[in-house]
Amino acid sequence: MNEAAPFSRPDRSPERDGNEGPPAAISARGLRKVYAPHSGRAGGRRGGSGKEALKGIDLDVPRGSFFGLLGPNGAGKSTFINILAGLVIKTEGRVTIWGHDLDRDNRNARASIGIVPQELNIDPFFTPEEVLEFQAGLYGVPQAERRTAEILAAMALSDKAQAYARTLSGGMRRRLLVGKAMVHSPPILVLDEPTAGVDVELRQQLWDHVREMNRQGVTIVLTTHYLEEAETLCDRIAIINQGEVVACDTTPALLARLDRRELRLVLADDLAAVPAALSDLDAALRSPRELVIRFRRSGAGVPALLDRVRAAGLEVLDLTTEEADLEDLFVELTTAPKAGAG
Ligand SMILES: Nc1ncnc2c1ncn2[C@@H]1O[C@H](COP(=O)(O)OP(=O)(O)OP(=O)(O)O)[C@@H](O)[C@H]1O
Repeated sequence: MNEAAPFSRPDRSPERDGNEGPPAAISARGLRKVYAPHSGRAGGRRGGSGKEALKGIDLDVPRGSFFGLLGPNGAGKSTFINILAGLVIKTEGRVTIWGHDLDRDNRNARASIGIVPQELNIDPFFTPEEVLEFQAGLYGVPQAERRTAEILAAMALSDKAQAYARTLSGGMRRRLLVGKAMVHSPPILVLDEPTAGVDVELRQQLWDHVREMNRQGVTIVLTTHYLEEAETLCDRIAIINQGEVVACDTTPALLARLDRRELRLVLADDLAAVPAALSDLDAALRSPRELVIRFRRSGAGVPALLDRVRAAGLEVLDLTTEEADLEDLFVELTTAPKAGAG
């Protein structure tokens, strides 16, 4: 059942280009989207100038990468994906998909990307086989080039080929949607929040499949709220907030920023302000007797900091330290001004 048969490499796959695709699988420059004031989303603002969901973002997804697009609710992730999918019309800016300009060469741009939507909407009376065949027809894939059985096997759905979609579990439907996005063998696969509502075991299976595709050269873009998911899967992560890219780096470089720790000191006496002698530190009073110092693990250690605190004339009654995690970085990047995020 879970034989993760890899996709074979048909003519229409990335290597069709002799591995010489563009350096950026997806490239956006100055991409802006303003939704009209009455464009329908619940809670959409009335009157005024509309909602600016993307504020002129620049983003490159390197060819062959496993790219994570992270952001809180309403950050603009779906808007970005929907522009790629042709479901939302951008207001301004330029997008290329596999080197094809979305405006000037829409057909090739669209043919270069497969998108797995957030919603599990599959016609309940279609079988997986029919779903894939229908999609292949939609993309004009000739009969001789269709890979329905192969895709079903790769998605561990061979034994469900003839079952009504309504009888499939959530995880199976999700895999069917991944298969559906791959019928035209696009070199880029985008997964929009693919693991929402998928249980842990099936999530793992899904990732095994997607990883295998990535190993074979398919560029993967994943949007998620789950930081750990992005951390384990993605080699590059962009963090988007309120329509802006607030960080974009390799996963190790982003993780290196987690070099932060926090030292919390309970003091014997009340303080009105952080002593001038400690003003070069990233220190703040959380209450008159609670001093918090943020520091880099790779820099001065706790003993050196304690020496500084004592030298400033403070008596310490108790102390605790806390490690930062990706969640902290995320909060920091999405609440602080962009500059100085390192
Ligand atoms: N059709 C629409 N009309 C008006 N505003 C919209 C529309 N679609 C999205 N928005 C607004 O644009 C902003 C970005 O929304 P978007 O769905 O792209 O965010 P997201 O990062 O995908 O969030 P989520 O993780 O919740 O899917 C939000 O403020 C949202 O309310």
